Amino acid sequence: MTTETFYDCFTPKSPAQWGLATVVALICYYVILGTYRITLHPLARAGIPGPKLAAFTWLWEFYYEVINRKQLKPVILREQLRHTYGPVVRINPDEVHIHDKDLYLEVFKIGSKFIKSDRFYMSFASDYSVFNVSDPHDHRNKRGALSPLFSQRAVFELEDVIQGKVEHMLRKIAELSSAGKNVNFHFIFRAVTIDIVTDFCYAEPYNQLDAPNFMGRHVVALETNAMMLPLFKNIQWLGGLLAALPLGFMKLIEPEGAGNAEMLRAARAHIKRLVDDRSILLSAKHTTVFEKLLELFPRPDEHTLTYLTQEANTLVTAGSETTASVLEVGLFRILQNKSILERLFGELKEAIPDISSPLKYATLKRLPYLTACVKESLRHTYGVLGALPRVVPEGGVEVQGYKIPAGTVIGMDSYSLHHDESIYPDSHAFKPERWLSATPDMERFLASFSNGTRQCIAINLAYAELYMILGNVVRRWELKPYDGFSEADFEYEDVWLHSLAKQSLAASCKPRLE
Ligand code: HEM
Repeated sequence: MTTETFYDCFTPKSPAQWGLATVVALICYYVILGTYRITLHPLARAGIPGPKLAAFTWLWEFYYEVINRKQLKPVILREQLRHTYGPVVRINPDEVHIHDKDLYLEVFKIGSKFIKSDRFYMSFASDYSVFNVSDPHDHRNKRGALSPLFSQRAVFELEDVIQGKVEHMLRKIAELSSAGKNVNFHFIFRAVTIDIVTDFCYAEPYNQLDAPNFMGRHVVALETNAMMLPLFKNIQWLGGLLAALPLGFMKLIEPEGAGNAEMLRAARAHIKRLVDDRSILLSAKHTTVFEKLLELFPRPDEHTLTYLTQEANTLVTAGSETTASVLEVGLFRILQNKSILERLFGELKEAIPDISSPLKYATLKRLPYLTACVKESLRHTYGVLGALPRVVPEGGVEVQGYKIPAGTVIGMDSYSLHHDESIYPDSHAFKPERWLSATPDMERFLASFSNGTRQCIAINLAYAELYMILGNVVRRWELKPYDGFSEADFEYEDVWLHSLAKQSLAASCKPRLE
């Protein structure tokens, strides 16, 4: 056989043969790549244990996080892997999941060198926002500009805004109560938290409390977006692509609402209007985020407008679903246990004997049992369920006898800390009492807001909302969960965020007379 005829045999001659050749070449490529990952990859050489298939291909994680997550929650899967392989587990070709309290304190400290992983954070399609940027210098500048707005003092000055929205919510509850209808707390808590944060951002709330059944388009978009997070996390460019597509097309794919794309569009339109007409911001009785940001960027160019849009969207999404989840889970855990409810109501009544007087944040903040209920609710909702991925800095890190090389992504989650029985005994039980004699470790490892340089910027605002909303609802209303309320109502979905599966937590509300 001549050389020419030899090559001839291997040259595809028709489109079908070209197709087959491409498939074979791709399979060979992935087999070679996978073999490298489980043999010569730095994590293989470091001897990090874990399922071989997880190290071989990203599809393993995709399967568990996107396809199978309802059957086995990713957070529970990680617990199972920990029991099988130990506290350091390779969960995909490039990432190691770790449960180690000392390392947690190192990674999530002020000035930590472990920066956010771009690969993961780009999935939110808001690369420039303070939440998503990884570069420490960029982050410092952006956070520095926003931080004064979220200080303890600033939040006290914002109390009237929160109080106004809480009263709006109470009026809505009263309307439903006098019509003999139950109140769906899943949606009303989302509506009130969105209204607070949008009033704070733009001086113009989205008024989701006035929407039918509290399911305005922003509430729905927020929920849709939450459900899409596992897909976006695994196909990181998808969120950005969908956000760029025409909204009408998006709605064909997702009729309920276009999630993040819709929220980004709304934020952009809002900011453009504020750029053209500052009078709304200037006439507000309270400080707003955009009054400050537009002082820094009075005539934003296209790029700055994109940054501002992403910042607004991040504040609205990060600031509503999280707070609402804590309130929802907390309130119904309290209602589930009569003695907790009576003790909390008793404390509130003693502190605010006149039911018609407003519940001041400064008063509520000092109440030990309400504080205990808020902290236990935070512990039970975890902040976010998913791991917070960080990149190992130069020099690598040693943990539990393994040397993890620089550049590796490591993830740690609050779930494993919040259910560490040596810190929180009987950890699955809702026991506010445990916080009345809290140990230093209980405070240190309550990780719902994360810790260190990338801790939640709005921790003061979030606490104010939690105290004021929970305090007002329990002080003013006698609540009875809907018929059929059971433990099954607390079944949640792990979509990186903690999201209750049923969205049906409703209660009848009777006004308290004293
Ligand atoms: C109970 C309510 C809240 C919880 C549990 C919570 C939880 C968290 C967590 C765990 C992080 C770190 C995320 C990560 O590292 O990837 C975070 C960051 C952040 N949160 Fe919150 N959050 C809450 C309320 C809010 C509110 C009300 C806002 C805004 C109005 C907000 C805005 C942000 C921002 C901007 C960041 C990024 C901070 C940075 O990287 O410097 N959060 N939050």
